[in-house]
Amino acid sequence: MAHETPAIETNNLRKEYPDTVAVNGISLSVDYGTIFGLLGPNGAGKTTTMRMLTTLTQPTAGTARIDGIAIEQQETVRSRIGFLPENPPIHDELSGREQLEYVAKLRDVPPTAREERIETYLNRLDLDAADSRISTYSKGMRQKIGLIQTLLHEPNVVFLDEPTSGLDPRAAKQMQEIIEELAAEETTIVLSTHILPVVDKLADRVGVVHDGDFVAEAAPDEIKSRAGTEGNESLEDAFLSITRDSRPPAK
Ligand SMILES: Nc1ncnc2c1ncn2[C@@H]1O[C@H](COP(=O)(O)OP(=O)(O)OP(=O)(O)O)[C@@H](O)[C@H]1O
Repeated sequence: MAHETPAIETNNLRKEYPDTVAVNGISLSVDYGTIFGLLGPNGAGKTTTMRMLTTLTQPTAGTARIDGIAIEQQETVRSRIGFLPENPPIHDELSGREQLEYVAKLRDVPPTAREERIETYLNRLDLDAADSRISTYSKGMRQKIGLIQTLLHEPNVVFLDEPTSGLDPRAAKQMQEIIEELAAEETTIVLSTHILPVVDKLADRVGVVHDGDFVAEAAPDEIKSRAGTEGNESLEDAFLSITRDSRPPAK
C-alpha cells in the first residue's frame, strides 16, 4: 500500500526539564514497514523520545507526526499506535485472558475479532497460563501479555521499549518473528533496547542517541562502516565507538 506521509516524522523535537535537555531537537523520518532501532547509552533520551511520540509527554519545542497525524491530536494518534513500555500496565488481579479482553474492549477491537486475535497470540507465544491470575506470572509472561495487548488493535506504528527483557531465548525468538511479520505487513516498529544483537538482526534503520542528540541514523551496516571498525565488527563495537567519540558540541 502506498502512503502519502512517512509513518513517523519529527522536526527539531525537543524536551527540556528544569535541569536537563533530555532531547535536543531530533529530526527524523521513518517509512512504513521499517524496523527502527533506537539506541543510546543510559540517560541518552530514548525513553523521552518514545514518550513524546506516544503522546505521554509534550515536547518543549518542535513537531512530530505519527501515521500522518500531529502528536497534539492525542486521541487519534493513540488509536493508531501501540506502546509497550518497559513495565507494561497490567492488572495483577486479572487473568491474562481477562486483561487482554479488557484492553481489546478499551481499544474498540471489533467483538468478532477479539477472541480470535487473543487466542492466536496466546498460542503463538505459548502462554498456556492465560486463565491464571497475572499476580502469579513471571516477568517473561507479563512481558508477553504486554506485547499482545500492544498489538490487539492492529496499530500502524508500534513502539517497543526493551521488548525482550525477561524473555527466555525461545520467547525472545517468537517475539522477533512477530516483529518481522508486522514489518512485512507495513507496520512500523520502533525498538528501543540495549540488546544490540537483536537490533543488528532486525533493524532496517538505526538511530543512535547520545546526550539528547542523534549522532548517527542509518542502516546497521552503514553505522558499522561509519564507525570505521573495518567490516568484521558488531553493531555493539560500532555503538561503543560512536558514543565514545561523538560528544555533541555544547549548545
Ligand atoms: N521527568 C523527568 N524529569 C527530569 N529529568 C528527566 C525526566 N525524565 C528524563 N529526564 C532526564 O532526561 C535525560 C534522558 O532520559 P531518558 O529516560 O529519556 O533516557 P534513556 O535514553 O531512556 O535512558 P535509559 O537507557 O537509562 O532508559 C536523563 O538525563 C534523565 O535524567
